[in-house]
Amino acid sequence: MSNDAPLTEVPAHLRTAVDTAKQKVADLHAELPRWELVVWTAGNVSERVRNDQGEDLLVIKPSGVSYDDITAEAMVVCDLDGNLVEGDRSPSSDTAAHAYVYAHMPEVGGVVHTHSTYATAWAARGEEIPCVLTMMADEFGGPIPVGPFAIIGDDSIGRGIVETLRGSRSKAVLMKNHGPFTIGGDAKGAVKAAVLCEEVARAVHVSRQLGEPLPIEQQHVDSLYERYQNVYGQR
Ligand SMILES: O=C(CO)[C@@H](O)[C@H](O)COP(=O)(O)O
Repeated sequence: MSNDAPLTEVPAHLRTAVDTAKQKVADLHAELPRWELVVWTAGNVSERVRNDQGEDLLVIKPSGVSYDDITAEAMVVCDLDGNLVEGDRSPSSDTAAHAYVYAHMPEVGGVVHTHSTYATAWAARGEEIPCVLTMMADEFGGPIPVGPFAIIGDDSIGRGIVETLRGSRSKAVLMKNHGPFTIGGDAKGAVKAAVLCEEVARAVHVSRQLGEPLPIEQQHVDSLYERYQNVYGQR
């Protein structure tokens, strides 16, 4: 956390990067209803803007704004203490959580929070999603863990996300009685993790209606994860 006075405007050398992030994060919010991860306004996406001349910033949606009305111009910019730096609307009510993750996990470039149905159902039970699908090994490198119950309004949710994911390969955490938070190298990676988190939550739930899903041996989880993270797709 910075000891300097909070920024009151975006530094000139970050203007282009912030504007690019605003457009990207605005566009990515359309993915939340597209993949049926949200109802109403119950989800948010942010991206870190790295600053080699001081504290990083984050770009996030304004609180309670319909996804139909989310534009690059509507996005707000905050510092990693959650203070508003630019924007004429209140930032997401989860800004403190996003900011805490960025402040304590420097490798994270994007954060997403949703209340997607199946992942949230697992969160309501406080049970981790076991690694019984190759897609889980690919994207999460193991089970999707559960984070502690935490009330919105301070950094307790962010603290719970960090204490759960730090040292884990998982890009998703099911905050108990609340819902999933996901991380990524950028906002698109965090959105992808949110989409796949909901997919495996649903598939494993359906599997359990048929019987007990079969675990994957750790050696196979490790090899699947390494392949997917380092070989899969276009390089
Ligand atoms: O879980 C909550 C509220 O309890 C939030 O995640 C909202 O569902 C989304 O809030 P905004 O981003 O619109 O402020």
